[in-house]
Amino acid sequence: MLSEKAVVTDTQTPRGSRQELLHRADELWACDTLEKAESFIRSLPTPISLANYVAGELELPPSPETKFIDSYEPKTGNLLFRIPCTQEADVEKAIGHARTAFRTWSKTTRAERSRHLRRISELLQEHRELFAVWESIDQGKTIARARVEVDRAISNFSYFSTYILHEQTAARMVDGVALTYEHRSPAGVFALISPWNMPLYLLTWKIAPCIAFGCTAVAKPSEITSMTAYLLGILLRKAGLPPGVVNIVLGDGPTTGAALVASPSVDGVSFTGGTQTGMAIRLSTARQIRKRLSLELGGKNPTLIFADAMGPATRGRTLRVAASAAFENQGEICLCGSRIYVDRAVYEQFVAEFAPYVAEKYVLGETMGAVASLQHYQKIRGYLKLAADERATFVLGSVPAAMERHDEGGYWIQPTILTDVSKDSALQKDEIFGPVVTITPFEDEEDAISLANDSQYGLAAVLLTNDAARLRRVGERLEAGMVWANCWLVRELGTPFGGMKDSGTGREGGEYSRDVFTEVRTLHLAA
Ligand SMILES: NC(=O)C1=CN([C@@H]2O[C@H](COP(=O)(O)OP(=O)(O)OC[C@H]3O[C@@H](n4cnc5c(N)ncnc54)[C@H](O)[C@@H]3O)[C@@H](O)[C@H]2O)C=CC1
Ligand SMILES: O=C(O)/C=C/C=C(\O)C(=O)O
Repeated sequence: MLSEKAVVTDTQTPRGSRQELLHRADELWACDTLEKAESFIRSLPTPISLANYVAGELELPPSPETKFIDSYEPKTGNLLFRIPCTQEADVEKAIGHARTAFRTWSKTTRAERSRHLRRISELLQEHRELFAVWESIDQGKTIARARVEVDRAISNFSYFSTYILHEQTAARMVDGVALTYEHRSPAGVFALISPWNMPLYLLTWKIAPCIAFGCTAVAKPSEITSMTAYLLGILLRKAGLPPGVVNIVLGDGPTTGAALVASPSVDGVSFTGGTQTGMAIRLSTARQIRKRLSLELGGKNPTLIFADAMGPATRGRTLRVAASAAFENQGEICLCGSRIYVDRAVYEQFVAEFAPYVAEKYVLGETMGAVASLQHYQKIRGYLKLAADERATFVLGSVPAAMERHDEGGYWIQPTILTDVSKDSALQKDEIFGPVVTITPFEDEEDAISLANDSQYGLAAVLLTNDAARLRRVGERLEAGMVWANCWLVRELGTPFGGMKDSGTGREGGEYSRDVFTEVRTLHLAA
């Protein structure tokens, strides 16, 4: 959605020569500390435009009617740079390059693809700080958080570089008559669409398996956070990935994303983002039965705290896990636990200890960043105003100031803890996707499960208790694709990742990603 973004015309963003474009890319690439990046931004007379990466080259989309989108720095509200809003005709050209590359890439050996992925992960490792710096500037997250996410992007490539070397398919004899086995082949050209909350981390979570399994891609990052995708294009070129295997087009959802998803030349879509957008993608592809869809959508995840978890031995862990699940990355992770339910026996104790713990651990500008955009700030503020109107108790935080313009000092929202919120309030139902958590008491185990499952979403859940039998008993009844017990966001990249209910379709990770990116035929061979 573009409501807060000014779309400026081409005449206001001079395209410059190709040489200038490459020169700017080199300048950005050299900014590998926060100081260098900030002084580079300040030195620019007008914001530069980022470029697409198509067929192995950086380029602005050729269509003369291309418009440009302003991109702002969340921590200051300053205009950072512009991105082209790639039009359908140029999206189709990028898809054409991916199709051409597919003919050869799909036939490369696993060892060859593995070498390419390893090289990419090594280069990312070498330029870890460059990517972390720009991610933090562009998205609003802290540099510490950005480093964690670049490390995960590195792992995305290294994990799939080895996975494809070791994967095996089973063969079996059926009735002593036929030898039966699965044969897999790359499924084609994919649209890879990612959101603004963990830009590089989630884009590479799609690109790495896609190319590892022999497919090619046109990737589109969020228009709100395109910087590290642009840098990734430069890195892929340096890594020597054959042209066209990965193409990266910049632009908004309604223009660029919609054209990419709907193109009949695209064989599959892997998407992470909001549930409404997931529905739009389903609708626009409804007549293309053959198109594969892997949709990882929103969440409104419960954290269940049983009384024993607040005992002296595990109280510290309980506070730490519940707080990080609620406030990590400003609460802008689809897996965040934004509905906390606490056993009534320890409810008062938990609320009293949780608020000071969060206030000490999540400090704006130090351990917590700004939210990603003005539009998102306004959305979160809307919910906090609703909380005040509904007479919820603000145990921590308050309704942030109204903000109508970008130049008002950045999009900062305090960690906010609400109690006395009705279970039917939009605050308990909607994905706010910000640093806001509700705390509600439960009476017993049945009540806890029923409150946890009372949601259109089914992505993740956190359980806090020392009772091993309860962990299984409750964990297996929660309507959630991923349940973490006494921990949160512990990830092994082979485990199925994805959600139930309105949180998505399909799973990714290890063999589940293989299912997304390969076509399978079963052969029954009788001699
Ligand atoms: N991982 C998650 O669960 C995420 C959830 N959200 C939720 O969605 C809400 C809205 O955020 P948005 O940035 O608007 O998310 P979004 O779902 O619109 O954006 C995600 C990506 O989809 C693209 N996109 C948008 N419309 C499209 C279309 N019709 N066809 C193809 N691609 C399209 C966007 O350009 C972006 O790259 C957030 O406030 C949050 O609640 C947003 C981002 C991530
Ligand atoms: O893969 C992970 O570890 C985390 C993924 C997070 C999202 O998909 C999200 O926040 O959208």
